Amino acid sequence: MSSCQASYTLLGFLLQKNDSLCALNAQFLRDYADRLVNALLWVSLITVTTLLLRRVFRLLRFWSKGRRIPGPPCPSFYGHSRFFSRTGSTGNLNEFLSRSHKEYGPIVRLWLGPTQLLVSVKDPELIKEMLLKAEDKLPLTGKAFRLAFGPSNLFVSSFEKVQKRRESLSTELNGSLLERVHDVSLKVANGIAERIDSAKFKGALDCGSVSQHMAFSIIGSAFFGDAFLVWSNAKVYEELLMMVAKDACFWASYKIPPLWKRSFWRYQQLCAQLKSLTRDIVQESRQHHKLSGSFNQYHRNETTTSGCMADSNAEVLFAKDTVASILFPGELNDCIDLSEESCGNIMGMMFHGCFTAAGLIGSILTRLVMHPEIQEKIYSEICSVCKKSSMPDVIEVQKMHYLFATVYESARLLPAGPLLQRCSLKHDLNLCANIIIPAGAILAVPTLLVQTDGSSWGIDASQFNPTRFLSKATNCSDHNDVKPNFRLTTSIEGSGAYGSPLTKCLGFEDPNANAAFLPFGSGVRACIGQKFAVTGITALLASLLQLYEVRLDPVSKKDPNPTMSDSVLQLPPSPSIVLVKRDC
Ligand code: HEM
Repeated sequence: MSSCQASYTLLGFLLQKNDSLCALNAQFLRDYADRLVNALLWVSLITVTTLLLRRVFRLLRFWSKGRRIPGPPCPSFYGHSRFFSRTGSTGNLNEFLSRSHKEYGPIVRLWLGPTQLLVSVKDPELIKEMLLKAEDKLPLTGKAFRLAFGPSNLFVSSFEKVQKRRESLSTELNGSLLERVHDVSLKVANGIAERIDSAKFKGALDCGSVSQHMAFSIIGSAFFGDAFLVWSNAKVYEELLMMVAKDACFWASYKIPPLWKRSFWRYQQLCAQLKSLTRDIVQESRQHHKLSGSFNQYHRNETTTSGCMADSNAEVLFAKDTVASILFPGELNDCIDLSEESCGNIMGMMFHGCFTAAGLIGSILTRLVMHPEIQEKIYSEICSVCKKSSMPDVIEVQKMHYLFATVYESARLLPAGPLLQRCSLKHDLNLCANIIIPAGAILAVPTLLVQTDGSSWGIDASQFNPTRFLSKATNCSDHNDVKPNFRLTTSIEGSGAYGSPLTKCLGFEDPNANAAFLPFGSGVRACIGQKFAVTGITALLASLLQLYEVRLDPVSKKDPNPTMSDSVLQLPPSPSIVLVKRDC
């Protein structure tokens, strides 16, 4: 190709051999490179400036909107966050919020740093409105779940992403899983009774560990069937799940994953082990159901301390498929494995369900040992409702209003966490009090404060008094006069038999009717496992308390005030309890 021919393209022009043109070419190249670099620099500068300006503009808007919300003045550049990090006990946190609410009203803002705003809402009606409008969870919560359990479409912050899965899961939790949970709880109670009688559980037991074991067994066997009860790795799974969940928030707090830290890689290994165990139990459960003989064998061998066997209907109920197949139909068969997302959902639910249910069972047992007179009333109720020789069936448990009231009262006095947290990621939130909460602010409800507030609960707000949930018609203050004044509307087959006694029965006050009752949250992201958890826990307690009296180990301290450890409210120290067999 001649130089003339080549020169009409840039490449051709640059390839020309002519000496005089060489200098020209070099000059041209330099100019070209200069202009290109300049153009790129300008574009980057404009982009960065625009982004910065947008960020500054958003921050200014955020600050100006935040400043309009009443609250204590900012003590330093870091806001109140230093105060919170020093606040080791719930007492201080609650006291601080309580004082702030008294001084500034039902909505109080606190700066946790220059870009983090926490808005605490205390008035029940405003809380109700806020929990309906603020649809998202904190991004850190979603990140922690993702880090620990992998991708999920249940435990993520954006409501858009969870809405569909929430609906389908809610149908299952309040349908087929709810039908299972009563029988599952009786089996768990049987297992515990057997262990006590075989001296495996002799002497004092740590209330926290026993409660965790009970919660784990109920939820594990409701999800995975009998395979879970005979699974050799159940204990390892329980420990690993709690270990992985405990550190999730810490690792999630890093903006970028700390790949340079060995401990992070060790944590990742634990997460991988947990995932592999989850897949194992799903497959085992599948196999177990296929070999129904093994189920029947286990079921038949199962004798109880009271000499009774669980209802034979249980076999039919248990023969249903595993939670994986129920929740993710078509996804699980012999060759197809669970998707990452389904696996994440199962682990997330196992963690959340076990953790919260364990807290509630622990709280109930602690209250019962501290209030033996209440335990006696519950026992009288069980005896009056249930035949002595058999374990309580679904309908009998539904009649135990005083026991249900005890479960709800324990939940009221010990919510799962000190703050119920939400946020609105995209839009500002307009509360009816003409207060605008900027998008991205952390919205918090101080649950313990709201649930023990005298204006909502009366002068005995901080006292343990289950009768507050009973109307006069069924108030069991006199345990000899337990007359379950109630109307059974449905048969055991229908889900109505499992419906909340609160709505189905006369004389029972529905705790959820009180906007200040928030152990299960409220609004668009409220807990969808409430009925399932309460039904399971009540059935478990009914069958255990029928056989045993729970006593406080004499060396344990009586301290009814909750403290906070790892952002969790606890009754400290977890008391030692003794299960003493009742005379039949
Ligand atoms: C005593 C037991 C339980 C307690 C105290 C409890 C409490 C809560 C609370 C406070 C929330 C957050 C609500 C909010 O932000 O408004 C929640 C959410 C949730 N709960 Fe529970 N829960 C319990 C048991 C369960 C169980 C057994 C399951 C399922 C097996 C379950 C499934 C869920 C799910 C899926 C969410 C997330 C909803 C969402 O993010 O949209 N819960 N629970």
